[in-house]
Amino acid sequence: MFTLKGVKFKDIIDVDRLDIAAGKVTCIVGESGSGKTTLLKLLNKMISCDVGQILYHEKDIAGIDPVEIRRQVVMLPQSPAIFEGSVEDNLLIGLKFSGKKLASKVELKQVLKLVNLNKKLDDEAESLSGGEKQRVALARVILMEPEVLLLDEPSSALDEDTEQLIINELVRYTLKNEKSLVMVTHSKKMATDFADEIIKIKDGAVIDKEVR
Ligand SMILES: Nc1ncnc2c1ncn2[C@@H]1O[C@H](COP(=O)(O)OP(=O)(O)OP(=O)(O)O)[C@@H](O)[C@H]1O
Repeated sequence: MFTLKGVKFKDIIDVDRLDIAAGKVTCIVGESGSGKTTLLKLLNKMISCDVGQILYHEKDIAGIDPVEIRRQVVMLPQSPAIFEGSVEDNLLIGLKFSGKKLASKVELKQVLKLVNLNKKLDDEAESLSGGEKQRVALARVILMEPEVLLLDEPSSALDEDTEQLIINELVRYTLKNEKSLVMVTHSKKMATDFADEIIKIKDGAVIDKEVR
């Protein structure tokens, strides 16, 4: 799905060659500051590499409209934005922005279940806890049904049990719907429990790729 060839970004990323397969769960691990978030941002063209090529389904993303690629490759940042308004408003905002068909209330309730969030659609989003807000943001990106979901530390605000539960659901959902999940994580347990492939980054370079 993604192939990186000789990709450099500032002095942060320097990747000779990297393949990220479709239909799989890929975990990116590495020390703080090693370039994991930067690598994710390169994949959906939030930033562009200075040198090299990033291919998405064999097409150089340099030639793909950023809006178009972000419809298919959606990133959930480490600290996602929550907007004033209800949980429902916050769930629908991604679909609205990308011009996609809005979800029904039944679908919205289903996705809240998927992320294990027991809140009402008309609850005020800003009064939720940090972990609850993170789950609303996760539900928001799931609703967009992207082909590739990029998650940056999805579980940083969650307790271990909730994390396990949600990622488990998410992995099941991803594989069932033939989507791909690329996830940055600090958690060795998450990577060993869920990843098909583990990419290890150090100083912006890929130092190991484990296919499991
Ligand atoms: N646009 C930018 N311009 C200059 N430096 C940047 C930019 N983005 C990130 N950096 C720097 O690049 C390095 C890698 O940052 P990045 O956020 O990719 O690391 P990370 O591996 O995701 O870290 P963490 O695990 O702490 O989130 C850091 O030193 C950061 O300060």
